[in-house]
Amino acid sequence: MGKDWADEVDDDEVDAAQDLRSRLGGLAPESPEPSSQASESPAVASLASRIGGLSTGPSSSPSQPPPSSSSPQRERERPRLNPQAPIFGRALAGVKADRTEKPKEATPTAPPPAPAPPPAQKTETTPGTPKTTEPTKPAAMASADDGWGNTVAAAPDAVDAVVNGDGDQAQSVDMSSTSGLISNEFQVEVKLADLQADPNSPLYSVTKFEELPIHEHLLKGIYAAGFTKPSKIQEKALPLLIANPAQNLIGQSQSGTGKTAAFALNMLSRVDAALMTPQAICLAPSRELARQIQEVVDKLGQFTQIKTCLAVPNSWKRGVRIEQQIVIGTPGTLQEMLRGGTRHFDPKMIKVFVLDEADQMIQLQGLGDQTFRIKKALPENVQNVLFSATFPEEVQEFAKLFAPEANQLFLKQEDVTVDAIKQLYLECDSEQGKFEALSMLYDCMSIGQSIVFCRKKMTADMISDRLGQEGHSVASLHGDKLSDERDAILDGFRDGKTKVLITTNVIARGIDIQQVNMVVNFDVPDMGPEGGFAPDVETYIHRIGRTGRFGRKGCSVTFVSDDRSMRDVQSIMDTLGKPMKKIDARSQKDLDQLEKALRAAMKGPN
Ligand SMILES: Nc1ncnc2c1ncn2[C@@H]1O[C@H](COP(=O)(O)OP(=O)(O)OP(=O)(O)O)[C@@H](O)[C@H]1O
Repeated sequence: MGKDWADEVDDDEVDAAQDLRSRLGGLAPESPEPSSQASESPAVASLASRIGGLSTGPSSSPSQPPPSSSSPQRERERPRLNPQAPIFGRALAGVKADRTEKPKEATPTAPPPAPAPPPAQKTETTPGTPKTTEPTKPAAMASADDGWGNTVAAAPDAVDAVVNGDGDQAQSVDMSSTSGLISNEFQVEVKLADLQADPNSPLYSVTKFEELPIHEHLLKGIYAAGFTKPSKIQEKALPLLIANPAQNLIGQSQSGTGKTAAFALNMLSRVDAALMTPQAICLAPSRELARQIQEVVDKLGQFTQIKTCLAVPNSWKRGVRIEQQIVIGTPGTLQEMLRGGTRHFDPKMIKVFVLDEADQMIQLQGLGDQTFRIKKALPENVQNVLFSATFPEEVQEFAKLFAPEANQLFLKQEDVTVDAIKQLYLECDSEQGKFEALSMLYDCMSIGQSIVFCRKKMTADMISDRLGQEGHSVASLHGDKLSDERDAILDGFRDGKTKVLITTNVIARGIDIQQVNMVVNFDVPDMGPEGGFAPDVETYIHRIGRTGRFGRKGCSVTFVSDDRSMRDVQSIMDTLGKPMKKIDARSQKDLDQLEKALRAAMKGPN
C-alpha cells in the first residue's frame, strides 16, 4: 500500500505504528500535536545508493541532482526544441553513447424546476467552463499508426483526434497555442455515450440518475455538473449508501470513475440543512484532495442550503464554532478541531464518516492512527463509508473491522487499472540519463498537461529548476511548500497556466485534472524503509490514475535506470497482470516509436 515515508502525507499528520486491531478496540491515548510539515525520511537517499553501481553516464553522484553548474553549459550546447522535429533522436544521443550493459434529505428552500439530464453527448472544456460544441468528427480523421502497430485515426490540422482501437470514444485536443507559459488554450472534447453503453466499461450503468433515490435538488446539481448517466460504482453504491437504515459501505472502483460523486451525494442526502452543525465528515490524505472534494460537494449541492467547511491547515479559525453541515479535511486538522471537545462542533451529531483513499487512511503507519482517533469521537452508529481504487487484501480485513457489516464492492485484481492508460517504461542508463530523457520528453508532456512523480522533494525541485532554466513551463509541488503556495501551484496547474507539474506522492491520489494526459514516474514508487523498498504497486496505480480520467485516454512512462528499478517494474507488471511496453533509450527506433505512440495516445499533433 502507499507509504508516506518520503512526502506523501498531509502536512499536519503524525506517524504512528500501533496495532490496528488494538486501536479499533479501545484506543484513545492522547494524540501527539501534529507537526507542521511532512518530514523527509533520511532513507530516501537510498535510491541513489542503489543506482550508484550502475552506468557509465555522466559522473554525477546518483543521490545528487546533476551539478547545476554544468547545466547552463549543456543547455547552451543543446539544440533548441523544434516541435516539428523528432524528439528523441537529438535528445538522447548522449545517453546512448554513455550506455553500458544494463542489467438524508437535504432541506431545500425553494421548489426547483424539474431537473433534466443534459444531452448525452457531452463536451467539456478546461474545468469550470462548460461549453457546448459540435461533437468530434471521426469521419474526418486519417488512419495512422499509433507507434505500436495499432491503427488509430488521426485528424489533420489544428484539431487532432484519435479514436481508440475499439472505436468507443472520440476525443480531440485543440492546441491553439502550444508555446508560452500561460498562453495555451487547451480544450478536450469527450463523447461518453458509447463508453457508458459498454457493459465492460467501469463507466457503464443500466440506470439513469433519476432512477436512483436522489433528491431532485441534487439531481439538478448532478446535471449542472454535466453528468448524464451514473458510472458503474455510482449505480451500485448509491442505492446501498442512501438506503435506510444507513449501512456501512466499502467501495472499490478504478481511478477516475466517479467515486467522489458517490460519497458526496450520500453526505448531501443524509445531512439536514436546517441544523447548523456538522453532520458528515469526509477525510482525505492531502489538503489538495480535501479542497477538490469540497468543490465537488459544493457543486453537487449547489441547489440545496447545505454548506461545507474545509478542515486543512490554515483554512479555519480556532475557537470559532463550525456551523456547516459537512466537514471535509485532513485527519490532523480534524483532530485539532475535536481536541476542544464540543467547542468547535459536537462530534456526536455526526451521522456519516467518509474516508476517501481509505486504504491509505487506515494503514498502520501514517494516517491510520489519526483516523482511528477521530472515529472514536463519533457515535457508534455512524455510517462508515470507505472508498478507494486500491484495497490490498490485508487492508480489506482492516477495512471490514473499521466498517463492520459493510456492503462491499471490490474489484478483481486484474481490473484495478484502466485500460485507457497506455503503460510504458523507458530504460535509461543512469540518473543523468533520466534527466536527459525527461527534458526531451517535454514536448510530448506539454501537448496536454503532465505530472512527473519523484521520490524526493529535493528531486522535484531540482527537476523543476532545471526544466524551468530550459524555458519550460513547470512547477513543483510537495509538502515542504507553504499551504498558500501549494494551493496556488495546484490552481495554476488546474487552470492550465503550468503545463507540467513535478511532484512527490503528495498528489498521487485522487487529484482530478481531466486534461492530464501523461504521467511520468521519474522514480518507480517503492514502500520505503518500512517496506524494505519493495515496489509500491498501489502508489503506482494511483499515480498513473491521474490520467485517463472518466474515459479519457492517457499514458504513463516509468523510468528505469538500473537492475533494481527494472525488477521493480517487472514486479508491478506481474502483480497487475498487464505488460508495459519497453522503450530502450539507446534505440533510435524505440524512441521514434515512443514519440509516435505518445502523440497518438495523447491526441497530439502527428
Ligand atoms: N456520472 C458521471 N458522468 C460524467 N462524468 C463524471 C461522472 N461522475 C464523475 N465524473 C467525472 O469523472 C471524473 C473523475 O471522478 P472522481 O474524481 O470522482 O474519480 P475517482 O473515482 O474518485 O478517482 P480516484 O480513484 O483517482 O480518486 C471527475 O472529473 C468527475 O467530474
